[in-house]
Amino acid sequence: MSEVLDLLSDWLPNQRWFAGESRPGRLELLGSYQLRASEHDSGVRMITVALVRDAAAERPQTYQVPLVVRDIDADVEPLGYIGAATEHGDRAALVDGPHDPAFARALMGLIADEGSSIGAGEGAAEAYGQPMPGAHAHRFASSRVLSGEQSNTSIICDLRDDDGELAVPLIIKVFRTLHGGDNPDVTLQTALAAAGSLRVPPTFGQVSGTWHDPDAGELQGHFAFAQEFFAGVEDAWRVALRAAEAGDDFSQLAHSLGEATAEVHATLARVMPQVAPDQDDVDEAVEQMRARFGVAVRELPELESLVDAVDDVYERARRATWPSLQRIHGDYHLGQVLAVPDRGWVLLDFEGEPLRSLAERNSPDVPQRDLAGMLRSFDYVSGALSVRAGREVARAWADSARASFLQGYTDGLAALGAQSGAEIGAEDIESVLVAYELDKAIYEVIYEARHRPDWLTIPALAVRRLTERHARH
Ligand SMILES: Nc1ncnc2c1ncn2[C@@H]1O[C@H](COP(=O)(O)OP(=O)(O)O)[C@@H](O)[C@H]1O
Ligand SMILES: O=P(O)(O)O[C@H]1O[C@H](CO)[C@@H](O[C@H]2O[C@H](CO)[C@@H](O)[C@H](O)[C@H]2O)[C@H](O)[C@H]1O
Repeated sequence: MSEVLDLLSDWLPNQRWFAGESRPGRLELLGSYQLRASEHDSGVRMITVALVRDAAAERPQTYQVPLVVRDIDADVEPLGYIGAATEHGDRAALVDGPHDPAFARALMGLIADEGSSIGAGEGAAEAYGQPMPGAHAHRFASSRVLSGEQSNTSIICDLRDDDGELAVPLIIKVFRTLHGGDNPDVTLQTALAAAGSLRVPPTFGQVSGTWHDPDAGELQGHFAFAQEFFAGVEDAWRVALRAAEAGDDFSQLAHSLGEATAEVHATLARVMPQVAPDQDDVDEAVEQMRARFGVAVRELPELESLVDAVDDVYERARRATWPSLQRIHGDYHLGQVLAVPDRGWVLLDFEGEPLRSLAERNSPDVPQRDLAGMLRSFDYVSGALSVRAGREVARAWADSARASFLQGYTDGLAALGAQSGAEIGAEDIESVLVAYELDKAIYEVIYEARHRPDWLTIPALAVRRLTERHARH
C-alpha cells in the first residue's frame, strides 16, 4: 500500500475537492472497504475504497478515494488514471473509482441490495448500503462523472428497464471529505423526499459506514448518496445569467423561487426540530460572524478599514428579536437550484457551507441565512457580468430579482399558513437578514480568495456596499 499512498500524495492536490493548501506529506491510510466487481466488468482485479488522512495539514482531513485496480493494459478513462503500482508482484493500473464503471456498478449494487462491506485486517472500515423504501433499481448500463467544478464527485449512471429501454438515470454523489456524523445533504433531502416534497430529486438510497480515526476514535458517517438525475436540466445560475445578459425580466422566476424556498423551509420546520433562540444562541451566531470577518481580513487586509461598520451591522442584529431556528439549506445559491420542466424549482446540495464545521451545519439555523445566500447570488449574476464587461452592469436586474424573490418567499409562507417570523417586527427581520447577507459576502471573500481570485472583487464590493447602505446615520 505504501506505493499507492505515494501515488495518491502526488495525485490528491490536483483534485478540485482537495481541501489542503499544498502537497500533502505522507498520507496515512485510516481504513478501507472492498466492493465486489460484477462478472460484466472484465480486467478488474480489485475494487477498494481507501480512507486516507492528510495528517500533516494544518486542518487534517480524511478523504474517500475509491480505487479500481485493473490489468496494466486495460483501456482506462484518462481523467481517472492515477498511475501504475505493483500488485501481487505484477504491475497494475490504478483508476479513480468514480471514473470507472466497475466501481459505479458495484456502488449502485451495494445500495440497491442493501449490501454491506467489512474491510479486512487492521484499520478496516465498514460500509452499508441502504435503499430508500420503495426505490426501484433498474439495470446498470453505463456511467460517467459529472463534469464541472465540484466539492465532491458525482457519477451519473444510465440505466435500462426490463424491456431494455433507457430508464431515469441516477446520480450518485461520492463524498470526498469525510466527517464523523450525519451529512445534512443525505439527512435533509431524505427527510424532504420522505415527506413527499417535490422540491428535491427523488432519493434512491445512501451508503454510510464506520472507520477509525486516530484522534477521534471510531467514527460513523455518510459515504455516498444516490438520487434520480434530471438529465439535460439547467441550474438557475445559468438561467439567471442568460436572462441578465439579455436584459430579460426575471421577476416571475425569482418570485416562484421564493415560493419554492418557503415551501422547503415550511416542510423542514414540520419534519425536523425547531428551536426558539435565546440570547446565548444569538450572541453565539453573531460571534461566529465576527470571527469569520477576522478570517476574511487575513485574506483581504483592505477590509480592516470596515471593521466598525461591519460591527454596527452585527450589533444591530444582536439586539433584534430572531425568528425560530430550524433546519435550512445552508449554502443556498442559484447553482443549487434546477429549473425542472413539469416540476418547477428543485433544490440540491444541502451539505451546507464547506467552510463550516459539521456540528454547525447539523444544527437548527436561521432561515434568513438561506434568503441571504440567494440574494448574494443575484448580486453575483450582476458581478460576474460586470467582471466580464469591465464596468458595472445588470444592477437593476439584480435589484428587481431580489425584491421579487423576497416577495415570493413571504407569499409562499402565507399561502402555506406557515408562521415563521410572522410574530417578529419587519425591522428586526431586516436587521437579521442584512447581517446574514454581509456574513455571506464575507464568507465569499474567503472562498474566492482561496479558489477563484479573479472573482474576489464581487464579494469585496458587496461588503463595502452593504456596510455603506446600512451604516448608522
Ligand atoms: N439530481 C440531479 N439532477 C440533475 N443535475 C444534478 C442533480 N444533482 C446534481 N446535479 C448537478 O450537479 C451539480 C453539482 O451537484 P452538487 O450536489 O451541488 O455537488 P457538490 O456538493 O459537489 O457541489 C449541480 O449544480 C447540478 O448542476
Ligand atoms: O456549490 P458549493 O457547495 O461548492 O458552494 C461553493 O462554491 C460556490 C461557487 O461554485 C460558491 O458560490 C458563490 O459563487 C456562485 C457563482 O458561481 C454564486 O451564485 C454564489 O452566490 C456565491 O456564493 C459558494 O459560496 C461556495 O460555498
